[in-house]
This record gives sequence, C-alpha cells and structure tokens, in this order.
Amino acid sequence: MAIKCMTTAKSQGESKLKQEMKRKHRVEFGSSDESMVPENFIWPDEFKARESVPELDVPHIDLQKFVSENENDIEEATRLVDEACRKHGFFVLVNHGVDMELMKNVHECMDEFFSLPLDVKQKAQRKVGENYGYANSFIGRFSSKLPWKETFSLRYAAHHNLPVTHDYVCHHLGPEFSQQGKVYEECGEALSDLSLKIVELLGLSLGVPKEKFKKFFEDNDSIIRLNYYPPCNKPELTLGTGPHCDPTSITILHQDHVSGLQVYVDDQWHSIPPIKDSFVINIGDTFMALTNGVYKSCFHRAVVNCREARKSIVFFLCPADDKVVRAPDEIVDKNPPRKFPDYTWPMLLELTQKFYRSDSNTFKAFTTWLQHKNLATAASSLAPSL
Ligand SMILES: C=C1C[C@]23C[C@H]1CC[C@H]2[C@]1(C)CCC[C@@](C)(C(=O)O)[C@H]1[C@@H]3C(=O)O
Ligand SMILES: O=C(O)CCC(=O)C(=O)O
Ligand SMILES: [Fe+2]
Repeated sequence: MAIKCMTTAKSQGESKLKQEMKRKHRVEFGSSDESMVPENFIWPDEFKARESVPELDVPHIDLQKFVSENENDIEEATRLVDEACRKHGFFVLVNHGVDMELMKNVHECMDEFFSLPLDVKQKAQRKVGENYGYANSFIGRFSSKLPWKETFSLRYAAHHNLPVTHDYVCHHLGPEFSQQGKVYEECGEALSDLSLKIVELLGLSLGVPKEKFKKFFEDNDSIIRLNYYPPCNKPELTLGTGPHCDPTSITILHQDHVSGLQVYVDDQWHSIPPIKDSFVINIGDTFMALTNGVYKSCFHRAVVNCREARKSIVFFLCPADDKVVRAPDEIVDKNPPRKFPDYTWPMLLELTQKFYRSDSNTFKAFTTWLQHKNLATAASSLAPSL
C-alpha cells in the first residue's frame, strides 16, 4: 500500500500552487522581469534547444515477458534490449510491477516541496562537493550554462537497515516532513528492486550469468534525483539539464505528462515523449564500463517550455563504495581488448562533483585523471620520507 503524501496543495487548489511556483521561480532565478533570462542561463548557439525534434525509435520492453517462463518471450525481450543498448542505450520499460500510485505520491510530494519558500528548501541546501540536498541553478558550481531547474538529490542505500532517505529529509527539513521522507524512501526501495531485475535482463542479453550483475548491485548505494523544471519565457535560450552522459550505472526515469527528454543519436537530437505508466531506462558510463563498451552510454538533455513546469523522478543506480567496476571476463573475451581501467564508483563521482562537469567525454577525462592520480601516488611513494 503506497504511503500518501499529505500535501497541503490539494486544499489550496492546483492553480494557486502553480501561480505560487511561478512567482517563487522569478524570485529564485532572479528573473524579475518575466521576459528576461539571466545571462548565465543562456546557452551558446551550438547547444540551442529545439522542442520539435523527431521521436527516437525505442523498444517498449515488457518486463513480465522477461520473468515469464516462455522461452520465446525471453528471447524477444533480450534481443530488443540488446539491440537498443548497443545502439544508444535507451529503452522504455512497461509492465514493470512498480505501484504507479506510489509514483503519483512522489509527484505530489515534489509539488509540495518545490513550492516551499526558498529559505525552507535551503535548510537542505546542497553544498559544493556534496552529492545530496536541494540545489537551484547550480550557481555555486558552474559560472555559465546554468541548468533551468531546481533539484533535490537524496541517497538511497539498499543495504542499510536504517531508512537513510527518510532520515535525511527529517534531519534537514524537520519532523513535519516525515511523510514526504517515507514516500521518497519507498520510491527508492521500489526502483532499487526494479533496477536489479533490469540488470538481470541486461546480463542475460550479454550472455553473462543473470545473477552476476544482480549480486554486484544488490547492496547498491544510489541517488534519487527529483527534477523540477519551471516554465521559461525563452525556452530556446535555456536548457533544463545540459547535454551529458550519466556517469552512473543504470538510470530509471519517470517523466510527468510534459515532454522534454531528448537523446542525441545519429548526429541529431530525438525526443522520448512521456508514456503513461512506463519508465525510461538508460545505460550510464559505469554500466558501459561493466560491458567493456558493448552497451552505450549516450548524450541526452532536458529541454524546457514556456507553457508549463515539468518534473522528472530519476533513480541513478550506483554500486556500493567498495565494489570494483571491472567488466566480466565473459564479456571481454568476446569483445577484446579490455577498454577501461578498474575503478570504484566514489572515484568517478568525485571527479564529476569536484573537477569535471559531466558531458560526452567524462570517461576520457576520468581515465586521464586516474593516470595522473596514480602517477602522483607512485611519485609520492618514491619521495624521500621527511
Ligand atoms: C552522479 C551524478 C551527477 C549528476 C547526477 C548524477 C547523474 C547525472 C549527473 C548530472 C545530471 C549530469 C548533468 C550535469 C549535472 C550537474 C546536473 O545537471 O544535475 C549532473 C548531476 C550532478 O552533478 O549533480
Ligand atoms: O529530466 C529529464 O528528462 C532528464 C534528466 C537527466 O538526464 C538527469 O537528471 O540525468
Ligand atoms: Fe541524465
């Protein structure tokens, strides 16, 4: 039974909430004049967004067919997933078994959270170098090409017996947010369970024992990212989320009814429009490394519009800190040579949080950074002791 989020919004009426959100957004993003977009939110011409792009042809994978005993169904699901992941790393998942009443509750909690006064949201302010908390505009991290969004990032730890997500929300926002914290915790649990089924399916598609990836991720230490994209008067000048590849492993994304997700395939942007009761799944850099590059982590972004706000709920599957990311021999033997260095997720996460803004070259930058780190460590071990 999904926990209901006790939103105050329902009593006030949605339209009043939406007016409040627009007012707050003008305050928070500094655009006092409705038509003005602050300079540092304007993206260079080569990044300019176009809302009308062709739809990406992505397979709709029926997860029940994968868990069925029917060999033909399993073969069909694994073939479709394998084809999509080798090409662009995106597919749509239907019949996934997640309670959509829960996802509706998460959206209601997001409406309530993002309409709070800025000073209340900033009680959970995400500090530079930290992975969790509330952030708007990312002014603390980037000086230009700022994303047109507010975000709330939460930790979900599958192996913890403690409700880490719930406790974080109560600790930073206060006990009156316990209900929201429980909804986010339940969401993390549901999407963590779903991600283990997805990596089983991917393992089967790659010809590795389906338990292998499931065991690797069963104690995952993941990120729930709540994205709120306010409407923008000049949507052709801004981007909700800039072009990037997810450095994480598997991304499970639930969009509301507003289009905005775009993927860069065959040298042009394509949209993946919202489909009711489905999730968009994509491969991230870390799962690309686990497949020795066989499955692709692809460039994608989120565009905004001048009509209405857009929200997305994202679950970024991340391995536990001590897990070594290294493609199984079964995959490397079929696709030699081994293409990626061994690493742990905290190493790549540190790069993205402190030194390098995720884009399509994150992994190249990471490999270079690792080599310098290793050289520096080797040199310091040679340095004469003081
Ligand atoms: C590990 C992460 C860093 C980001 C959130 C997760 C996976 C995606 C990353 C991100 C969304 C890529 C685009 C830039 C970014 C700064 C953002 O727009 O939020 C990235 C996230 C982050 O660094 O907070
Ligand atoms: O909101 C979206 O549709 C995409 C967001 C995204 O790519 C991300 O948060 O990594
Ligand atoms: Fe992403």
